[in-house]
Amino acid sequence: MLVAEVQEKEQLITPRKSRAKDFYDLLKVRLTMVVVFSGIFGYLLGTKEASAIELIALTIGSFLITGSANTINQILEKEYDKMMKRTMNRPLPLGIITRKEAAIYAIVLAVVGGAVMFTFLNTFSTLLSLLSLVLYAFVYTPLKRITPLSVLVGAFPGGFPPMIGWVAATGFVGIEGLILFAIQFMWQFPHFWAIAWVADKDYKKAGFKMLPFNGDKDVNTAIQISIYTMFLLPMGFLPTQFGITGYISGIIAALAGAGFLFQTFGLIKEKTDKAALKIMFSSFIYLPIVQIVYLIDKI
Ligand code: HEM
Ligand SMILES: CC(C)=CCC/C(C)=C/CC/C(C)=C/COP(=O)(O)OP(=O)(O)O
Repeated sequence: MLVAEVQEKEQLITPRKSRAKDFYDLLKVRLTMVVVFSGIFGYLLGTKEASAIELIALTIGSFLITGSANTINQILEKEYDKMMKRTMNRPLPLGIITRKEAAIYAIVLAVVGGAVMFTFLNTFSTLLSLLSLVLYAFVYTPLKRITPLSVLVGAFPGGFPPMIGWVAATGFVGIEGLILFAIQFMWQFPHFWAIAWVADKDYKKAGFKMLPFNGDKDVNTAIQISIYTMFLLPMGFLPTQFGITGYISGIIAALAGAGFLFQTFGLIKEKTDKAALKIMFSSFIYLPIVQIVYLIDKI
């Protein structure tokens, strides 16, 4: 059962509180917190001496900008979210918040978030964050109903946060920033296609085309998930190869990638939702492990 369906059950049991909770829900806080953490990871890896002000600014700025992006995504998908079990209880499909209110909210979040980053960090990281918002909200989101390539497009803003953190710390992207982007970019394919596998019926009902190839829950899709996950093994060693971190983190990242990859073999063999859920949960474990060991083993 997807995370949102568990939340939905809880929501049905507990009566809705004030509308403030609904504005909070528009931010997709758990997803946003992991996005923000990946930005903080990039900053801490890039900085010679972390500044509390810059760390706070990056946390607040990227939280607000990502929250704005998620709010715009829900404004655009209000009618489609109504059709999916996983999303039908969101504030906009339920009519608790109007599109106009959500749009004002999203604009305020983006302006404040951008101002915080521009004031306390640098122009480049601010522009990259706003570019991520535009790509995610206005390119990826509309493409979801047109082509499975939308996932490739969404993986760019989804992969940017650690690179944005690196740019916030150094002012440059460099090969290091690209490596941090590439790992998170690649991670998203197994992460999401596992979710799309489990939620396939829901997605198809709402007209979304999210699974690769012919969009079926078949061995081709399972092999595709495995291939993309396989790339994480050599990519996990890149920070070591380029002198960003030591050997220990490279080995741990490769081992974590092997564990993640092993889960995908289960899906090739069984082709069940249960096997796909194991990949989804492995994705939630892989990213924080790898980003934390890189930080601990930073050169
Ligand atoms: C192409 C890019 C991505 C797509 C299409 C995608 C899609 C999704 C979807 C549909 C869910 C909801 C699962 C549910 O309702 O239970 C989800 C959950 C989640 N995603 Fe992703 N995601 C992407 C990238 C990312 C990135 C970049 C991060 C963080 C670095 C991330 C972190 C999470 C987390 C933490 C959850 C669980 C949220 C919760 O507990 O409510 N995802 N993802
Ligand atoms: C700094 C900044 C703005 C970065 C953007 C980072 C970001 C929002 C990444 C999320 C990536 C993504 C495609 C999530 C799923 O959205 P979805 O619409 O597929 O999820 P849903 O179906 O649950 O609505």
